[in-house]
Amino acid sequence: MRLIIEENDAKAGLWTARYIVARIKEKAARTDRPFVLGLPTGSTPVETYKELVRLYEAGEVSFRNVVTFNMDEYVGIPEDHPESYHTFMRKHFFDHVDVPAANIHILDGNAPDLQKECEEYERKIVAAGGIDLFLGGIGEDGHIAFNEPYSSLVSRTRVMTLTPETVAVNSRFFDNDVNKVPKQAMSVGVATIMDSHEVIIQAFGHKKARALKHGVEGCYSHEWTISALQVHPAGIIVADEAAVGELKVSTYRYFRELEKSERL
Ligand SMILES: N[C@@H]1[C@@H](O)[C@H](O)[C@@H](COP(=O)(O)O)O[C@@H]1O
Repeated sequence: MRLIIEENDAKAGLWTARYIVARIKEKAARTDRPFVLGLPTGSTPVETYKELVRLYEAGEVSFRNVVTFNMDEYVGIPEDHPESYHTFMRKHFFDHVDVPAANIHILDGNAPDLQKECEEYERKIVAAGGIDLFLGGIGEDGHIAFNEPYSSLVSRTRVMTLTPETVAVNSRFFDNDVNKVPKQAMSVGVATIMDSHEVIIQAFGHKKARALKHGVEGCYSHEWTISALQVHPAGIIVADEAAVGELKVSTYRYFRELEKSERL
């Protein structure tokens, strides 16, 4: 695992966007096959999307040959609801870049058969050749996508019941009213994310520090689903200084030194 520590979320967003662009270009240089990108929502990736849009507008990258799969979506709210993940993605990314509509995949939280929708999603990922790079964030309880604590670490795309903690945290997007927050979501599984060739998880702010500590220093455990990254061959955590605030000094120094030597 690599742990990239940047001064703040804006710099971490730049690092991540540039890494993604480099990967897209690298694949384009060796094959015509599309780059398959897994994408998150939330406040965490906003800076990364901003930089990806900026790099696109500057002519540094095209998303024409990029296929995307979003991690999750709420169940039962209209697709055009201001807080749906469909709306989020249009607003922050898809409306501003050249990714073809046919290449975009987001789970349908209103599908007549949710289970079938989940199974088809997994099939579509396989048909696309698997995910090259999955970008994600973490919840304060260490969840990745909507894989709440005690989710199976070999889980696949499915319907999840959100914990009261996640409902409370996400109520900030629903007029601070927990009753307005959907209680279920569809989410790629931990194994769906871990099957990707590369995984980048971003964590910003002190509210993520406990989750990050468990993810980096804790045991591989379904209690903190972020810990699954420990067994991924190419996992990267991109954090700001606040999010690494609970790590041991020795852990912090080790990862810092490691990055210095990687750059040599
Ligand atoms: N399902 C999403 C996660 O994918 C996201 O990582 C998390 C953190 O959100 P934020 O980035 O706003 O802190 O929120 C939700 O629960």
